[in-house]
Amino acid sequence: MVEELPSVFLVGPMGAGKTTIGKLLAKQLGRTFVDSDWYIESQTGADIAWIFAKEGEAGFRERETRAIDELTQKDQIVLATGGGAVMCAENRAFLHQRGIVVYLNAPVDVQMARTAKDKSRPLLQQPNPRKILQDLYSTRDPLYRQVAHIIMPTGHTYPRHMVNQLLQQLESFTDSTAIAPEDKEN
Ligand SMILES: Nc1ncnc2c1ncn2[C@@H]1O[C@H](COP(=O)(O)OP(=O)(O)OP(=O)(O)O)[C@@H](O)[C@H]1O
Ligand SMILES: O=C(O)C1=C[C@@H](O)[C@@H](O)[C@H](O)C1
Ligand SMILES: [Mg+2]
Repeated sequence: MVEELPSVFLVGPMGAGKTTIGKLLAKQLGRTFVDSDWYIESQTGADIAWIFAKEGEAGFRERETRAIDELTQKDQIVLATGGGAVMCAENRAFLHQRGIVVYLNAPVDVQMARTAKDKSRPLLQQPNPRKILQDLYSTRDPLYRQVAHIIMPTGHTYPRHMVNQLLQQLESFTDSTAIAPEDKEN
């Protein structure tokens, strides 16, 4: 029963589609959508590129941990997290313990194609963004897997189709973790 579904937290690399899928999923579920990157920007009054330039990545990560702690305590939201949120063990614990974590897994080629034109991601403003994406994927893929309850490949599937697949998975996930009828009576 999706009405009983706890908050859903989307994790995965840049360009996996967390913001795109998260918005559509929230609409389907009639829930509030929050994007941790946008939330950090609104709390700071500056965009991510500015935060990285003025405070370095470390400053951004501190803001991110505060945001993830706050947002994972909200009931029944859909949260798209920043691609690097899983690097911090505290964030991983907040995510895994407070909701259903979905890893949107896209291959590096797809990440590359989807992020190429957008200059808003400071980590990719380098001469060789493919190498950066590859290195980040090697480090982070095990962490996304560690924190996830559900893993979904996103490479070549339309966003609407992905959301339908995800809704089915979420439904069977809640059914399988629901309390068995005999336990309910005791
Ligand atoms: N399933 C999909 N099929 C085709 N294009 C997609 C799909 N999902 C996302 N996109 C496109 O890829 C781009 C990046 O998607 P999006 O911003 O949702 O990624 P993200 O995971 O939120 O990245 P970031 O971690 O940098 O915030 C967007 O232009 C979006 O329209
Ligand atoms: O992968 C990352 O480390 C990042 C991803 C984006 O969502 C932003 O959180 C920021 O650009 C850093
Ligand atoms: Mg995003």
